[in-house]
Amino acid sequence: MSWAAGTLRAGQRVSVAQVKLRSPGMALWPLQAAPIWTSRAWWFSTPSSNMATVKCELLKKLSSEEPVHHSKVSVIGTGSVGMACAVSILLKGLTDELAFVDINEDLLKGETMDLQQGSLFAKMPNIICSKDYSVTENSNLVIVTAGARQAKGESRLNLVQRNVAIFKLMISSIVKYSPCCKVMIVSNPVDILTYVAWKLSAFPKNRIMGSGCTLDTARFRYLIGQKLGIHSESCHGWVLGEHGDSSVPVWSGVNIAGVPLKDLNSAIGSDKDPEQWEKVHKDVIASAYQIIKMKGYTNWAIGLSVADVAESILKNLRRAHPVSTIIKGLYGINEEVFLSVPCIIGENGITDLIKIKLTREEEIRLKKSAETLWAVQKELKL
Ligand SMILES: NC(=O)C1=CN([C@@H]2O[C@H](COP(=O)(O)OP(=O)(O)OC[C@H]3O[C@@H](n4cnc5c(N)ncnc54)[C@H](O)[C@@H]3O)[C@@H](O)[C@H]2O)C=CC1
Ligand SMILES: CC(=O)C(=O)O
Repeated sequence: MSWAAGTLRAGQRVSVAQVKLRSPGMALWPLQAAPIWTSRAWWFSTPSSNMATVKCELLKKLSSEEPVHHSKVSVIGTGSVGMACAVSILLKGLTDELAFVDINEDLLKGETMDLQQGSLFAKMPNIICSKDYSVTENSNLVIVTAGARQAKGESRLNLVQRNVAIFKLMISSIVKYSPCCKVMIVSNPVDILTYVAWKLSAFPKNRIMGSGCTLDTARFRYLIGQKLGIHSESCHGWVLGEHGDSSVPVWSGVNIAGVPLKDLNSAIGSDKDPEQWEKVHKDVIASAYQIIKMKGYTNWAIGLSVADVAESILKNLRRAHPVSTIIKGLYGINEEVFLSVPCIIGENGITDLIKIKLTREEEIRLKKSAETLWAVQKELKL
């Protein structure tokens, strides 16, 4: 079919190569698959030179357009978490091209079309999708949310075997098409899968991170805020270590407007605390289990947390985030485990770790998390 000769029917499939060849002056239609699938025939319909159309009558071509992408983001996995990440990123206006990959083709196309049709309200860039990873080519940031999720009452660590198998195929494809990208792992168990992705990708450690305790920290700050009647943005504090069950709340650093809560209650966070602030952290840990019991999954708070880190990368903000990174050499940990510590994040990914001062008890808890993760990791066959 010649580019000038006619129109694609809705639902017709063409290859990426065909479209690139046939439409030299046009950006690729956002809903592509390999082969490309389109629901909108008009986008492709370009008239032959002697055929008058509204488009020809309306527009005079001044220059040919090749797509230029500065901040392409790809999301692998269009389930509840992937779509929450995507919407949060779109509403912040962080990207000029968003690509989706999923093995469930109906879900992939359905979510893509649905989001595309909201373009009017989100000043949306190109949104494209395919089962084939070529759609992710030249991403600046790839967010991985694909894989199994916890059933009611199931632990995150229980997912490891199923998700490692998925990662073996997925990571090589991401690297093939975006060898210079930053990768953020969200799939669980996130700390172990970030290690797996680091090993499989052979990426430098600055370009691979796990969403880690960004969610736990957001929950912690929200719940402190609820207790004090102050917005979480003004409640400063960090949850570090493993995302989830063995996470470590750093009570020594919790402050409001620079006032450490420990100065007001020296037992804060301990079992001797008459106010029982430790319950805030217990509730952080219980949150995922509670929400999964009620709605089957968690997605909104993680989507917003991921978008916050993505903003630091895509705008080179150099803000501190509690993401999962290789922690070997810190706090007496000698194994290649990934745990969350405050990291400075910008366009090169993680550039620095903050050497946060932990109490003896906090350090012991962090080491225990590292031992738990290493016990699982050392059995993995990658
Ligand atoms: N790190 C964190 O703080 C959080 C992590 N999660 C984790 O995120 C992951 C995703 O959760 P949901 O979106 O709720 O699950 P979901 O089941 O809704 O979505 C997962 C998607 O991955 C796709 N998928 C499976 N294998 C694939 C493959 N080989 N290639 C491409 N796509 C594939 C599935 O088709 C599905 O659409 C889970 O592992 C979950 O535990 C969830 C919430 C918070
Ligand atoms: C599912 C999960 O990891 C969370 O909501 O914390």
